[in-house]
Amino acid sequence: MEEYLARIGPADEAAMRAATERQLALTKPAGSLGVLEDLSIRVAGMTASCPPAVPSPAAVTVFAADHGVHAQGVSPWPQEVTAAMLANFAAGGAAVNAFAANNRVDVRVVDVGVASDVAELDIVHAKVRPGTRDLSEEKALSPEEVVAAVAVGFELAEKLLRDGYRCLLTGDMGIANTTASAALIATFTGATAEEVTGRGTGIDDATLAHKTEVVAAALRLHDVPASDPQGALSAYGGLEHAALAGYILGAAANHVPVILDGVIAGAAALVAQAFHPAAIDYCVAGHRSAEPGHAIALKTLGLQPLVDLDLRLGEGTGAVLAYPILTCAVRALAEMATFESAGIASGDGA
Ligand SMILES: O=C(O)c1ccc[n+]([C@@H]2O[C@H](COP(=O)([O-])O)[C@@H](O)[C@H]2O)c1
Ligand SMILES: Cc1cc2nc[nH]c2cc1C
Repeated sequence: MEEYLARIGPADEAAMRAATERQLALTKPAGSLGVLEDLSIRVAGMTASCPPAVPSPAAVTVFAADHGVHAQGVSPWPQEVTAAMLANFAAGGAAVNAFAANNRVDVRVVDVGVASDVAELDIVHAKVRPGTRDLSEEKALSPEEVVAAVAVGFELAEKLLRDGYRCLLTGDMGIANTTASAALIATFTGATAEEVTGRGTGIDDATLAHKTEVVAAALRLHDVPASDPQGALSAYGGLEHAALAGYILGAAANHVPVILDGVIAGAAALVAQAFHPAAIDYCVAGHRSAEPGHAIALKTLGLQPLVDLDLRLGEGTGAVLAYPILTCAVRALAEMATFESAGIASGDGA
């Protein structure tokens, strides 16, 4: 862990200053590209270059794992759906595959802890253990399992960057993982179980009340302080959250943007932030999920979501949807004419 964290530093101030100045020189009224201007300035800072190269090609990595807390009846779906969806991703039949094809994003699928045997699938096999232990009864993961799962994400980010990818997107698949996400978000934001627990894949009022009590009891049982990311991953899991935190740290260590998907990514980003606050300099919030804990997580992360369309699917769909917004923002900064180069009077509005 120390080795990973030592490689992370804040975004480059000089590149951000140069990008801020360049935005003012481009052929448009100052500020007229709104949030896209800030986004392009942030990418200049991440990549320490102005103008930055368009962050392409991009890969979305779907980290998949199962959760022992599923036994408490917190999700309407059987655990086997995690493995079944892995086969669907591998066959190209999931929503993330359709979005990724549309937006020219490559899909990678990683088994970091699926309960059943998926050895026959053409995916990345990095199973740390077959699902977590039940977080409502004991620690979900041992300290060694946490480090192993974080390493899966960090090493995979590095491999993708060696392969030439210049933008990483997060994805996840794991029945019951909104329960672990709620516990992590409560830990790092100080919000209550009631505030962060949601309907996940779609539970009724009675199940929501039960799920909220499971999260509240787990928070009382483990009582992890916000300063202890490793302890929080050990208490609550999941293996995909740990791998996603490592993936985010890997993007940050290599100065490339990472687009976050929904509530699971938000929880993992809070873990990454607790490991190293500067990791968030490299994060872009792709969208805001309908799951209530996500908005709370984004507030603590200080990130503004690019898209807000009531998505609550996961898989990386919200991140892939936001990817062209990021490339447009960078393309505008890099490719637009300046008032000077176009011979246009800049006027008082520039
Ligand atoms: O990305 C989100 O914000 C999101 C919100 C609700 C559900 N999900 C997905 O649904 C699964 C977890 O839901 P649940 O109800 O089983 O905890 C998991 O596979 C997630 O990818 C994802
Ligand atoms: C069908 C299905 C697809 C998913 N994709 C991400 N999480 C999911 C959960 C379910 C249940």
